[in-house]
Amino acid sequence: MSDVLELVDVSVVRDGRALVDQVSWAVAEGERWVILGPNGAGKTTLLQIASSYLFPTSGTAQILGEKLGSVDVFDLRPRIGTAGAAMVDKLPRSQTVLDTVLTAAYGMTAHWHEKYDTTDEFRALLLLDRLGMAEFRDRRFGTLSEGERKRTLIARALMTDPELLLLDEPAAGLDLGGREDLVRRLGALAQDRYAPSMVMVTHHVEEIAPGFTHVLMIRQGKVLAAGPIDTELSARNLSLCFGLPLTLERRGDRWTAQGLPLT
Ligand SMILES: Nc1ncnc2c1ncn2[C@@H]1O[C@H](COP(=O)(O)OP(=O)(O)OP(=O)(O)O)[C@@H](O)[C@H]1O
Repeated sequence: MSDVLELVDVSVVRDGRALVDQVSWAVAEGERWVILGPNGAGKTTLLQIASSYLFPTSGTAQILGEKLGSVDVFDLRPRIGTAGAAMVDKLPRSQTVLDTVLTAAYGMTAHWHEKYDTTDEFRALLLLDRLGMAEFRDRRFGTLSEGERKRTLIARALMTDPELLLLDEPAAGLDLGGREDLVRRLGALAQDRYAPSMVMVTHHVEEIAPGFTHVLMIRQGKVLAAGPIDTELSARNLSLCFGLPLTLERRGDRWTAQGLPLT
């Protein structure tokens, strides 16, 4: 299996502080990774590198076999699907849901004068259907609820048939039903062998969908644990990561964590 992502000794330094501190991490084709870590740990900064929007201050980053700094990122970016809160501000609120997904085919955020063929439209509708959004195709993006918006963004991220899918807190802000619906859909995607390699940032083990295979835990920019979920996602590692004693329970293929009561 070849690596879709390979970071070697990567640091990102701002104002003399390492936001990401000598991180070495590799994602092989077909793997589904969860990045866990407390607020400010550097999770989004890592995803920005993985999406080629941020270059490391030191170290090397290879994405889909191409070294950052020696590749034209405009060739690389269509091969990477990204869905996160940062994208929401870039998308016109008055655009329909269908166009919001369709415009991704050309690396755009809004309709200009480009022509889409029926194959593009068919694919956009198929993806909306997969995310449970087909009936919203003609709704204005700006009128969607948080959960509907999140599902539209994932459909959009899949539009270019990317080799790597990056999800930044896809379940943040969703109610219990919305979270469970999304986890089910992400689970179906994670267990689809034709789906791209995936990296999902989250704060909560409850949001880890069945089918995710690996976990990267970071704290203060440093890697605390990295490897298969079955061995690395433990109460000990989670407690070290979030800085307080936690219990961790696995029921089937879902996880829950709790803080220990104060004594
Ligand atoms: N351009 C910047 N200049 C200085 N500090 C920055 C810059 N961008 C991010 N930071 C800081 O880097 C740290 C890591 O930020 P990052 O957004 O990667 O964390 P995160 O793990 O995604 O956090 P959260 O869970 O809160 O979203 C934070 O302390 C943040 O304030």
